[in-house]
Amino acid sequence: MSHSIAVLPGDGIGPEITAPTLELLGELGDFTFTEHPFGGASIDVHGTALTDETLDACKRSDAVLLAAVGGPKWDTTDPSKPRPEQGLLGLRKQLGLFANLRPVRPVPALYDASALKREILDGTDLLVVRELTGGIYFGEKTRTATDASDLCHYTVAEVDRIARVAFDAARKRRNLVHSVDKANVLETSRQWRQVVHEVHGADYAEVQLEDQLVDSCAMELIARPTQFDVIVTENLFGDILSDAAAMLSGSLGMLPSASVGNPDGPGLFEPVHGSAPDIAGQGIANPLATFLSAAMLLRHGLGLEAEATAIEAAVDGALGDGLRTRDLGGTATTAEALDAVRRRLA
Ligand SMILES: NC(=O)c1ccc[n+]([C@@H]2O[C@H](COP(=O)([O-])OP(=O)(O)OC[C@H]3O[C@@H](n4cnc5c(N)ncnc54)[C@H](O)[C@@H]3O)[C@@H](O)[C@H]2O)c1
Ligand SMILES: CC(C)[C@H](C(=O)O)[C@@H](O)C(=O)O
Ligand SMILES: [Mg+2]
Repeated sequence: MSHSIAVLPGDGIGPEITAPTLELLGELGDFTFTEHPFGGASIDVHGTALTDETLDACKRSDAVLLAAVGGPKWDTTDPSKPRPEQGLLGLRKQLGLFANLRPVRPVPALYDASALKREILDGTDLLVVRELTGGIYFGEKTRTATDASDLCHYTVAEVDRIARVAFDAARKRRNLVHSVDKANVLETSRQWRQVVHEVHGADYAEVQLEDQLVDSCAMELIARPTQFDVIVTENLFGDILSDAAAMLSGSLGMLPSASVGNPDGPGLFEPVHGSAPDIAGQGIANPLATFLSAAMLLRHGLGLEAEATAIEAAVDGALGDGLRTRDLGGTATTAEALDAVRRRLA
C-alpha cells in the first residue's frame, strides 16, 4: 500500500532540502508525494500563507513533511500584511498538533563540531516536549498607534494533555521529566506547574518530576545537558530552548521534530531550523535535520520503525565517515550529503 505524504517545501533553503529528502524516502518504500504551496511561496501566488487547498491536501494525507517558511521578502511590521509564519501556526492549529517532539542526541562523531566540550556533551540524550497550539503564540493580539499586546493564555485541559505526552515519553526513556516554567512571575506558569503536579500525582507518580525555571534551564542545558531526559514546556519557552539545545548537536541543521497529538489526522514533520535565507540558493544547506524529520515521519506518522531506524543509522554512519556540511565546519554540499547518507543506506 502506498503512503500519501503531503510535502510543503516552503521558502529559502526549503526546496533544496526537500528534494534530497524525497529521494531518500523513495529508497525506503512506496510513497506518493504531492507538493503544495505554503508560506511565502503561497503568499506570492495566492496572497495567503495557507490556502484551503493546501490545508485540505494535508488533512487527506497520511503525514505531512515540511521544510521551512519565511524570509526577508515577506518580513513586515505591518499587522495587516500576510506573513509566511502565520501559515505554519494555522496549519499546526488546524491539524490539532499540540505536541511538538524535539529530540536532541548529539552524535559522538560531531563532538568536535560543537563549541562545547566533549565531557559536557557525552551521554546527552534529551527530548523537548513543546506545547504547540497555545500560549502567547495564539492569544489575542492588539496593536494601536501607541501600544501593542500579546495575550498568553492556557486552559487546564491544554496543560493536562501535554503533561501526559511528556510523562508517557519519559516512561519509555529514563523516567525523568523536567517541567520548565516561569512560575515566579507568570500566572500561566503557576497554573502550568499546578496542573503538571496534579497529572503526575494522579497517574504518573513513579516518574521523577522536577520543576525548573526557564532562565536557569537555558543555562543548565548548555552547562550540564546530561541531567535532562524529558523537558516539557510551553510554546514560546520550547521554541527558544530547542534552538539553544541545537548547539549540543553541533548545528541547528541537525535537529528534527515531530508535531503530533491528533489521533484522527496526520502528523507534521519538520526540522527545528528555519528557511536560512542567508545561505538559500547555494546548494550548501545541511539536509540532515530534514532527513531525521523524515525518519520521525516514518516512525510516528506511518509506524515504519525499521525504515526510520535505517535513516537514523545511515545519518550517523555518514557523519562517522566524515560527512561535514558547512555549518558543521566542512565543505560538503547538500547533494554530497545525500550521496553520503544514501551510500550508508545500501
Ligand atoms: N519551521 C519553520 O518554518 C521555521 C523555523 C524557524 C524559523 N523560521 C523562519 O526562517 C526565517 C529565518 O530565520 P532565522 O534566520 O532566525 O533562523 P534559521 O533557522 O533560518 O537560521 C539561523 C542560522 O542557522 C543556519 N541554518 C539553519 N538551518 C540550516 C541548515 N539546514 N543548514 C545550514 N545552516 C542552517 C542559517 O544559515 C542561519 O545562519 C524567518 O523568516 C523565520 O521566521 C521558520
Ligand atoms: C517560524 C516560527 C513560527 C516557528 C515557531 O516559533 O514555532 C519556528 O521558530 C519553529 O521553531 O518551528
Ligand atoms: Mg523556532
